[in-house]
Amino acid sequence: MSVLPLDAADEVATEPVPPAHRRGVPGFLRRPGGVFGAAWLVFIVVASLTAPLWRPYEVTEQDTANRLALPSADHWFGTDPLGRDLLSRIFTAGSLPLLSSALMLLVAFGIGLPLALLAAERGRKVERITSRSTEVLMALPATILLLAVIGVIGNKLYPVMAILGVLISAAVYRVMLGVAQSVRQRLYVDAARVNGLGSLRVNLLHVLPSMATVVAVQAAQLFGIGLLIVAGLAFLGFGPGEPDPSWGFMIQDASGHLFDAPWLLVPSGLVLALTVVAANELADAIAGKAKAERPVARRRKRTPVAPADTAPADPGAVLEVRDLSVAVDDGPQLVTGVSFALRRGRVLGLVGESGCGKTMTARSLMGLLPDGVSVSGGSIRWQGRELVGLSEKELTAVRGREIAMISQEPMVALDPMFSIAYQLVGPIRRFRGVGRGEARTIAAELLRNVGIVDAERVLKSYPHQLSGGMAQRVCIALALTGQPELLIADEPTTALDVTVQAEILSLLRALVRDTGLSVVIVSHDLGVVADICDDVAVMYAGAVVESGTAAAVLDDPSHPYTMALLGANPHVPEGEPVPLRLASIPGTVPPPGSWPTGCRFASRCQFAQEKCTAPFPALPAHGSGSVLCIRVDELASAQATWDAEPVGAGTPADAAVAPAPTAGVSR
Ligand SMILES: Nc1ncnc2c1ncn2[C@@H]1O[C@H](COP(=O)(O)OP(=O)(O)OP(=O)(O)O)[C@@H](O)[C@H]1O
Repeated sequence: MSVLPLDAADEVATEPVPPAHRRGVPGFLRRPGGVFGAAWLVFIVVASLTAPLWRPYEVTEQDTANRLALPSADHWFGTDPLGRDLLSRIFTAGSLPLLSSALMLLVAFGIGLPLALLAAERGRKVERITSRSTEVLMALPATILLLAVIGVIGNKLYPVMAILGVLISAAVYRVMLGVAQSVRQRLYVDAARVNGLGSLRVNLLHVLPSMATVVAVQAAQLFGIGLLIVAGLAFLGFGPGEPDPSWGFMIQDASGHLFDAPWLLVPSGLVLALTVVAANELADAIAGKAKAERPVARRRKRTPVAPADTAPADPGAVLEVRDLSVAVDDGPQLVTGVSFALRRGRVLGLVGESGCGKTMTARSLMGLLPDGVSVSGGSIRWQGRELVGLSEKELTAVRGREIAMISQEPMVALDPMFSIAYQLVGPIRRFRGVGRGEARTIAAELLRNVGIVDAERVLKSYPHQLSGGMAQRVCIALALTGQPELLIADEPTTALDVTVQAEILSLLRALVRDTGLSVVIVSHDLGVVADICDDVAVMYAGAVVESGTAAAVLDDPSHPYTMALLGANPHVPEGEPVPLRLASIPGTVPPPGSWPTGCRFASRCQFAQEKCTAPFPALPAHGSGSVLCIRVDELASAQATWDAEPVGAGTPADAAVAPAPTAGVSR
């Protein structure tokens, strides 16, 4: 395979700031609040758990000569009304609120988090069930329930806090569900699924790490709340009984001496307050360091439909799509009657204006449609096998190994949490069954194959350290890890600058030439299509209006929409005169659900007649391809061309530059 030289613009960015987790210091520790919160919590936990080893006095030991004493060398925090050492009692008492709050968190997240992940993954049906169940939990009066439990089991704070954890899990679930749903819509989660990862591993490796910040913030806040609840229960007399120490009871004891010994309230109150504030400061610091949310792409899911009964029309085709329809569940059709075929080693371009259904068509090939959108009819035959109706598990076996995908936003398609090596080695090991060392060698080779000269350095890089072009090369390498035979490229060059675009296109061409890969490329750019495609399917308002070889469609367009698109294309072939004015297409693409009867392009078409708005008859094939226009033969015989719309019609300047009238067909 040829190695393409890198443009300077495509080099690894020179001034990357490695993410905090790489430098060994978590980002929240760069904030004073984070440092204080973490330091105090570590201190209080360690000091409380080890108190029996270092405390100067036993918790019941009384210094009767020194009751209600102020701090001194003997008693650093002073003494209580019975002359007991406050320092020893406060730190000994710490383990109960700290551990029972931790238990509450464990239970709350242990239930809420997996439920949220499950609901986010399984879609609306499961989500409805889990959400309704958690709503029941949320409706229970927590305080009354806790007091009732204490009435039954006594002042046992560990089980009480565990039950509180169950109640709080409903709130945890609700927060985590929103986050999990949003994370699952990110392109790198799709990329992981495309790379054949099962749902458990997608959750563990990609969804959970991206939720870590929110989990940490929530946990820190709930921990502080848990401490206050334990202290409050002990204050009310539902904690450990005398002589065992507890923060809540010590505060209650001190409140009886507010006037004769006000100091008594300070040590226990301060330690409790500092611990709660530390938990909240830590939460704020973690939340503050969280990066701005990345753009959200759409989630994909397929509702199985019965596959159409089809026999291959083109025996040489590796991919044959026939009469494909995609629709919003209980909503409008987004794509209807789409048919095309693709042979091995050829590139098919899906082209059209924004909103014509190109992406929906391409994504349906991999079963990666957005949530709530599904294939509603037709057939997708891949190497003779029907893909429509396959289960998620069966599709997982196809994705990555047979059909892979690259998207238009390479930066979003790579997981920012992991190095390039990590992101390549995992799929390589899974797809090719090799060890870590060999997988790394293959990863470097793949990077070199996609034109990355300095593969070792890129392997060690993180996505934010790569330029857009470099990231797209990595995405292409990632797509090749499973040695697929079909690559779906959704606007692969849209996010790149022109020079890098050309490099990525020539890379794709080289891959097709050298490996026999077939490619479906989605683009609104006719220049890209002309550059790389062998075959073209022009889409308008959810339907293919013209298809055929790129040469036939682009050099001699038959459908008025194709003519209009070409007339509006700013690319001018070499040697041809630059037109005085680009043709424009009046109006906009009608949205799904508002498609007119008959020809969907009629209202914008220069050649439309009344008959164009009548329901379509079945149209015969036109040459080697197809044209969805009932006037196609008339237009061809009249050698019709799409006229440029006069700009500011009627002005002298326009009149001066107006092109000579072109041959047209009377309306
Ligand atoms: N999740 C969704 N739910 C409902 N409708 C959707 C959804 N996603 C896209 N659509 C609609 O489906 C139609 C086709 O969208 P699609 O993304 O396939 O168009 P496209 O031709 O690829 O355009 P673009 O280049 O802008 O992505 C559009 O009208 C769009 O608004």
